Amino acid sequence: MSGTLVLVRHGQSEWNLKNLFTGWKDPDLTPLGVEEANAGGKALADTGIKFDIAFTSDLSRAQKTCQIVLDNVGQPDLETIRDQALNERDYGDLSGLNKDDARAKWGEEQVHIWRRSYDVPPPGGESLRDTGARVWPYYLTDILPRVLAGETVLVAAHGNSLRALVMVLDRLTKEQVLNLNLATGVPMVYRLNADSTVASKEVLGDMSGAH
Ligand SMILES: O=C(O)[C@@H](CO)OP(=O)(O)O
Repeated sequence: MSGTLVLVRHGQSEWNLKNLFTGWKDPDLTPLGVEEANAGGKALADTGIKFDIAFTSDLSRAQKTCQIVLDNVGQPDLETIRDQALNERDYGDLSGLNKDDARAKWGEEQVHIWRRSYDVPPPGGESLRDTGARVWPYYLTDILPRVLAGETVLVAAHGNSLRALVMVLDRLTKEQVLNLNLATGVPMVYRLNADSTVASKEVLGDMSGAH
């Protein structure tokens, strides 16, 4: 057994609430989003976890969520590394569009493919594979070595950058990843083996409402 990796998707953002494609745009958390981040942080605090380092993206909704989690576990000043590699999938031309308007224009199925497929990019944006192509190397070079050294690592990021990581950790196929949805503010606690495979996974909250 080696270390522990905790993944948490940021709490609800203003654009999640307005049902807009967000990508690399930088809206703030809503009051509910702050509450969700606090709930995730409390659930982690209840386990008695202490982190050695935190990673987050270049976007404020993930950074704020990261800080709220760290406040809850009593480590407000923990070293936190911000990197664009962990940013949300770039939604390209869809960024800022309403998701229901997009469904009306292009059809339910096409929009679902853009949102959840492995290798079909939205117009001008990144597919999940493209997102993984920057998340996976960053995980291998910056995050995984710390976990393998026995550290406990927090990663506060985004729906799709975390889907790319969960796809690898949970060994999901291209077909299975279509149905993978991560809830906002719900921590996933992975304990890794020395060979970097997953020894155990615990979800601290309810993922069932995610869509
Ligand atoms: O808009 C986005 O950037 C993402 C995350 O909120 O949306 P989706 O869940 O549709 O991939």
